[in-house]
Amino acid sequence: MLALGKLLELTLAGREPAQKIQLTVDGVQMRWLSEGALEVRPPQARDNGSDVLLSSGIHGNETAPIELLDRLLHGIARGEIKPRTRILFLFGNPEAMRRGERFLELDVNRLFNGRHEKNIGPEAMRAAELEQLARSFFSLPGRARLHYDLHTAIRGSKVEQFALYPWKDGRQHSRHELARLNAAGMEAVLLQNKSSITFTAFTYEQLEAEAFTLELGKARPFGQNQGVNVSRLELRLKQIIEGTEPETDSLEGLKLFAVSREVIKHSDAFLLHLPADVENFSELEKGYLLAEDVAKTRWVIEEEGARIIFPNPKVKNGLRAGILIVPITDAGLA
Ligand SMILES: O=C(O)CCC(=O)N[C@@H](CCC(=O)O)C(=O)O
Ligand SMILES: [Zn+2]
Repeated sequence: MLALGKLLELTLAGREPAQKIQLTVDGVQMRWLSEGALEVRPPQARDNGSDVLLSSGIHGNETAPIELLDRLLHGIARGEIKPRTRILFLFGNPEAMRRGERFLELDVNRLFNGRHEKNIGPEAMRAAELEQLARSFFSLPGRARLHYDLHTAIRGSKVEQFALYPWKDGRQHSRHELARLNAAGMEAVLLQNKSSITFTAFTYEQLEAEAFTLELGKARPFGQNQGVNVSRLELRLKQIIEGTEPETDSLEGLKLFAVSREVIKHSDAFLLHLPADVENFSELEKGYLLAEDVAKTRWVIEEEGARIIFPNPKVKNGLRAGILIVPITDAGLA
């Protein structure tokens, strides 16, 4: 296999390849751009006009998505997968991947849309670099732009695989993209309703990409992801890359949710009244006291059908310690 097909090995070893550009047997160009960053270009005659950004390892301990991108890249490098799209592969936080940790000092996925400028250190610099790599990749006019940022979650979930769809004022969520996610095995999509500081919020809000954070199961170390079934997503990604994706507009079975409230931790006095092993999408009854914080702040459930995702009282002050979501219908989609 071509050396650049081993982007994951290079990244984990902290090595720069001697040869930065290589061609596969069927004329696909692979170009190493920076640590954990590789661009794939199909031969011009085969290019279908789509640009696809696939990222993982934004959180270094979320290894199933890293292994999935590694398999796709191997397939391309061996000439088994024949791309018709341009692709940018990104491993988000290489040092955290090497250490098997979510992050070192700062969560990279809270440093986009201007936040890296207000912080210092390697993770702020990496977020700035990721923004630059994405901006440059999505700079060609007239092409379709898609970004999937792949994650696994800290805890188990009543809904195993789901997507988060960012928000931008004046832009409607796309029914077609939701159908695509449904076909890729996502069981639910959470529609955001305000601007955010995640990687997909940046590519959606600033680079006009269709962009999604995909949650694929529970985070485990490398080689221990047998319980995370990514086969439907993997198939769909191959089809997107090869331009052979079957048309679909079915939302059958796909559950839709809207964000009702983000629970923000304001101080060290923050208390979250949930068991440590609570699963994502657990339902919370009206009247339930979810959290308390400084100055008698209380988070009481007022919503019908409320569920909690990503509860985490250990986040830094000022960051989200959970999201309260409510079920919605597909009315209002573009
Ligand atoms: O399990 C958790 O608490 C977090 C899992 C995770 O990393 N999720 C992403 C979601 C990003 C988004 O809101 O689009 C994150 O928290 O960064
Ligand atoms: Zn993550």
